[in-house]
Amino acid sequence: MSEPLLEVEGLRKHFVTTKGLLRRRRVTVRAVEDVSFAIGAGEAFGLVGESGCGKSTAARALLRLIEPDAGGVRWRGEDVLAARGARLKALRRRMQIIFQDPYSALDPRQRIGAALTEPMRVHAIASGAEARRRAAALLDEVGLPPAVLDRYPHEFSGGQRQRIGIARALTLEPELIVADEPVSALDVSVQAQVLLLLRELRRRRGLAFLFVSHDLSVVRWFCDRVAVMYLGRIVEEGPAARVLAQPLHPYAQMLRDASPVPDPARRGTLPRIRGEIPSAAAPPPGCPFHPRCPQAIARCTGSLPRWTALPAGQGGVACHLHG
Ligand SMILES: Nc1ncnc2c1ncn2[C@@H]1O[C@H](COP(=O)(O)OP(=O)(O)OP(=O)(O)O)[C@@H](O)[C@H]1O
Repeated sequence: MSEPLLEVEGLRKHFVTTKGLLRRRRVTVRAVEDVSFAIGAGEAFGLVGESGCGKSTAARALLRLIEPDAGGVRWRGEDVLAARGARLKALRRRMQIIFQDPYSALDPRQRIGAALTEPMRVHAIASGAEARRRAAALLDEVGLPPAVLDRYPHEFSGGQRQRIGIARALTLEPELIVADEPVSALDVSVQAQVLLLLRELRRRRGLAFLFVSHDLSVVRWFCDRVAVMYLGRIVEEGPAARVLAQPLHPYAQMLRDASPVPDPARRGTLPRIRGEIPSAAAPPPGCPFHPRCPQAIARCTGSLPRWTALPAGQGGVACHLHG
């Protein structure tokens, strides 16, 4: 990789919640424990794992939509977590997010035109007729007509709303898009269209992506590199082709085996995902995956596996079997 666009080092985010009848018992949810990765300019990097493993929290913390507890985030070498005021505003422009549910990201009382031109005005990129002209051009880029500008979010289908969400993310001409499960709320027939649009935008604009998904087959199709996350930690990382073809971590193997395959002969014979992800409020000791791991050995219960780099740009893995 050339100089990385985004570097994340040892990111951590815990939530303190209360439990019990009287809500007196304090519980710490270790949503993101220790996450590190880097994304190069124009690169698509996938973050995969089951629901609850901390993907969204990691994505939001690095964008500072929520403040991380520890770790470092650098944008072209600049410290994102230390940025304040105008610097933070400028950095935010470079990184934009697309949400799973675009409806929640759009104000129901605001016309699409206002939703698209407001960020341009706030960031002093364009206003008035020029901002509206740019908004119409963005809609065209995502396959929607200019008449959309005068309508409200509820008038659109899920797929159309996601296209509007994508247009909105592009208003500030970012270099990196954080796509948090961008198609999982959509009908299967619409998912492919939105994925194709994202891939086309990536090609045309040279965009980098952090693509967050529980679906390994989507990530394989979209991403150059992928990191597999389990209970707040990355357990394996590497080129998408390698991780998908030869996953080393037993959890990555399990996700791969459970992901849909185009080969009809293998359909229906897939082993189901074994067990459930434990609560992030009480992660198991040692390797957090050991209670579900079919290959666990004695060491796995006692100590957290160290990160082991693989040769020749093949990524790395945190597993006692490969230490
Ligand atoms: N605001 C919050 N307060 C308390 N706990 C939270 C909060 N946000 C997330 N969590 C918890 O943190 C853990 C990680 O959640 P997160 O949403 O990041 O996972 P995820 O892998 O993105 O899953 P999903 O795809 O279901 O969103 C979960 O146990 C979740 O319940």
